[in-house]
Amino acid sequence: MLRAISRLRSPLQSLSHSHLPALWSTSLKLLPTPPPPPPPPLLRTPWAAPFSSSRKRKGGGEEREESKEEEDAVPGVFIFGRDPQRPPRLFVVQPRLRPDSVLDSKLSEALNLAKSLEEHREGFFQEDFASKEVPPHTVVQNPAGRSAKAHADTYFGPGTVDNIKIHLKAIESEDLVDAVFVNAILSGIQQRNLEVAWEKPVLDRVGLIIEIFNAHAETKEAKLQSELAALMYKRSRLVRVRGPHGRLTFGMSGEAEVVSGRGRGSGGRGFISGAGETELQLQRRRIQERRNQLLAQIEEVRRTRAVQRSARRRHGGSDGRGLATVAVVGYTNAGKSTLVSALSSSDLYRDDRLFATVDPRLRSVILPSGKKALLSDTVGFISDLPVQLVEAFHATLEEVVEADLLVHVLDSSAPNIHEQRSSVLVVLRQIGVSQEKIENMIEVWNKIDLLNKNDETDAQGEILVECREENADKEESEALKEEEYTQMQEAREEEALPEAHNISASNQSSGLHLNEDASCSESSLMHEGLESDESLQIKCYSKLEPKFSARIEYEAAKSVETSAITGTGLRELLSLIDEKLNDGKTALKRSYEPFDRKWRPSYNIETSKAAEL
Ligand SMILES: Nc1nc2c(ncn2[C@@H]2O[C@H](COP(=O)(O)OP(=O)(O)OP(=O)(O)O)[C@@H](O)[C@H]2O)c(=O)[nH]1
Ligand SMILES: [Mg+2]
Repeated sequence: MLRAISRLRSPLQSLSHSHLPALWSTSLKLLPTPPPPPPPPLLRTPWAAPFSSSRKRKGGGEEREESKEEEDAVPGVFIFGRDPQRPPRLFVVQPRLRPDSVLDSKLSEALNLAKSLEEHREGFFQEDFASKEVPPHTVVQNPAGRSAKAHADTYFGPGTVDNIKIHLKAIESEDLVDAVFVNAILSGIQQRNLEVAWEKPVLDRVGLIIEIFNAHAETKEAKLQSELAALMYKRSRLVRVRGPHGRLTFGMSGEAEVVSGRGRGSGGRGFISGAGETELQLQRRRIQERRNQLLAQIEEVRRTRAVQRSARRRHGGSDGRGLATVAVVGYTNAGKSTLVSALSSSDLYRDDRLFATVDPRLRSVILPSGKKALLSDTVGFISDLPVQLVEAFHATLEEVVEADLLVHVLDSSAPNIHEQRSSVLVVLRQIGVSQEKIENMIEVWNKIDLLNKNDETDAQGEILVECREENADKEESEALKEEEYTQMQEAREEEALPEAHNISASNQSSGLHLNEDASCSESSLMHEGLESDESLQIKCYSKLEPKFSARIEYEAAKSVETSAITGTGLRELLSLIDEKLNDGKTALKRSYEPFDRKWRPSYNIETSKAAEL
């Protein structure tokens, strides 16, 4: 065991152990000469020790004995230098989006992401999510909007950078901020320049999501995969930084170390200087070495999973015959774990934190026909899910690809339910789920109790404006929609956009009524990466009438409404699963050989756009 742990600590990581104290330093230091490997007091060991025995799970007190092997302290890599003993305090910067409803949902997601970054302590998070304070935040001009362009050097314009600096200075005295979270995807250079300007570590959306995965991973499998994702993220961000004495080096943004910018191999002068490996090459090589180690271990995990899957498919059932697996997928926080727990009378960890589940779990369930099936609870998805995570988590995501049936859980109370749905479809396609499986997927509209509650509250006149608008008078709303739709059609005809016309017509005939709001500016949609008029219409519709539109589409899809809390619709869902598993469409293709093809997600922009529709 000790040998296994020591094998995990590459020279690269040993370096990190001794260079973590300052906020600015990161755990993954990329120095030319490794210091002697010290005991790792600063990485995850402080909380790793209690993990080795048993842990209590929140929400029911199920004691779970984990094997020591599984809970091995895989050291992990921090994206930014932080104290693992306490959750970091992040200042959230949200670029403005239009319409306001989109901005609200994005900001709320950003704040939840910022609140979610916290390590477990003996199986628990220290603070209850609901009682956590809302992080300080600001909404700033969006450089990706129509009028302005993202600045190559600092992403935001100089005025915005200065404004944020003033905000930071204002709260500096209270020592409230450890790092700044920008809810956008930044390049390494932009991140580095913003750190210099704000004198704080900066995390972008990708970095924060990977860091949350790192913090929440418990099993060895999840830890290995999150470390790999973090490493890949760091590798893509090796930028030349200036050390404290003004010398240049390569490293993660925020690291300021003194190393030669020249080659280090020969150490000679004149024409032979610079021969050998440059600092950048050296650091890339170290990352590569660690990556290879991680990949080898993940490959082992993957093979074990494939063998187990194969065995389950062959004779996992109580009657000695195959056992079907149903993968429960969906946007993070949609209620997947709660639903799996409710269906299987088990007690999986559930929490309002985003990415509460990083370690996949299987639970068995008896279907109405008496047959047994396995429900697989897995990681949630999110819009702009980092590519590094998708790649690193392929051992886990293969469970989804290989499942016999997919159940897509949607949070019916989410204001941006349509966008969430699209994001999940994009990821499913990215990871290689077949079109056939996607078409056969069951869509579950979960948290229906919250919608019903909203309806009741509305009747009492105490509901939020958004909900009031949504539920006020459906007929009137329908009439308005028709009117707006006709106007839109006319406008489009005038603009001679035959494709859009056709699309609208086809959607209308299938029972979907499109709506376009004047406030749904093209610039905001362009920011979403949408170009066609078709996307524009559908996006506008989904964003401006989120719950209503989702309900229409939901009805069209003939899926099921549930509440994992009250138990509404669970029986119906089980019957639907039973039916799907028994019909001819659900191809229970029993490949008895362990899964062995080289897995690579396809990052096809066309596919992504298709999924958006
Ligand atoms: N009111 C209500 N709350 C629910 C329902 N289902 C889940 N929740 C709550 O929603 C929150 C998220 O639930 P989880 O089951 O952790 O969601 P998840 O999809 O597994 O989330 P991740 O693992 O983070 O991706 C928890 O606080 C649950 O109690 C429901 O049907 N109704
Ligand atoms: Mg979960």
